[in-house]
Amino acid sequence: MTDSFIATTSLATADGSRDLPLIGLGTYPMKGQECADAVASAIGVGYRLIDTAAQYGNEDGVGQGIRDSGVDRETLVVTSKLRGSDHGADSVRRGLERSLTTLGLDYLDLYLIHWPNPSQGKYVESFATMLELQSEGLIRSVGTSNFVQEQLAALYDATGVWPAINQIQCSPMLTRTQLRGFMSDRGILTEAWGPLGLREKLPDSPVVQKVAEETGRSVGQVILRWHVQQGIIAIPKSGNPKRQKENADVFDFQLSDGQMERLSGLDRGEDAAWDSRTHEEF
Ligand SMILES: NC(=O)C1=CN([C@@H]2O[C@H](COP(=O)(O)OP(=O)(O)OC[C@H]3O[C@@H](n4cnc5c(N)ncnc54)[C@H](OP(=O)(O)O)[C@@H]3O)[C@@H](O)[C@H]2O)C=CC1
Ligand SMILES: O=C1CO[C@H](CO)[C@@H](O)[C@@H]1O
Repeated sequence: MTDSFIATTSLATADGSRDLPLIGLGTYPMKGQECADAVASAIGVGYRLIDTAAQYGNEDGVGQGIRDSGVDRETLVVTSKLRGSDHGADSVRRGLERSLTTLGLDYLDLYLIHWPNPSQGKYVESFATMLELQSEGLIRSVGTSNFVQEQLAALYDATGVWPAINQIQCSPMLTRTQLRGFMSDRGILTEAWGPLGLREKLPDSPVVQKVAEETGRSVGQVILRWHVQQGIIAIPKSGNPKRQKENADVFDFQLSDGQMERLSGLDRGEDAAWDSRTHEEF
């Protein structure tokens, strides 16, 4: 991944580690040609990390965009996610094979359990099966999404393995400080969904707007810089090539400690985030 200007961190794989870009492309809710065009354009700008999910119904568009981009597939980190309806030892393999076929790929770089769905009681066996699929070479790194402390610990207790990464709702208004601390102590990377905080109207915050004015950068760039400066991987979605470029262009400036603190001071607390002990998706 030397042909992109996007800085990287280190992601655990079955046989060691590899570079993982700190900015990737989110693809929900784009579909079909719109999604293919967005993926091809993002790769053209320099993105090498692409986030999709079986649940999004856009893995065909993502695969098309990858082929249209003309880059070597080996240089990409393609992420997909196991949907709730595919939890369970028998279903995980089928779910992965369906995703690979739809994407037109023969392996996934990163496969996440999309939501733990505790009422199904199958996320531990799903994780164990994903580790088997990793040893077969069908997945390079295994991770989770929306898991909280006790759910992560249940995976480790059963398998002796922590997920390489946990994709969670995170932004200056949802800092997830305790969960991130737990993860970082165990070598689990944080990846942020909803990184721009639009649901929380973060871009309207006077604090964010003031920091944008102070740095001469856009509100989006300030928010994304808050993520990457702490080693959080962010996957902003944009179908617009200009905003895709803007969102990736956050590696040539720094926020001061004071600016970082003012942004983190916007946190609304853990209760404001979607709670995977009660929220389930299929
Ligand atoms: N694991 C999970 O449970 C979840 C995962 N995700 C993943 O995370 C990705 C990102 O999360 P998402 O919820 O989409 O939130 P984002 O924070 O990425 O916000 C996306 C929205 O912001 C707009 N936007 C993008 N860049 C800018 C900019 N620079 N300035 C102003 N507006 C901008 C986009 O519009 P436009 O396209 O017009 O630029 C779009 O409407 C998803 O696409 C998906 O891949 C999301 C939710 C849950
Ligand atoms: O991954 C996802 C994309 O965003 C949706 C909400 O907007 C989520 O429900 C879903 O889990």
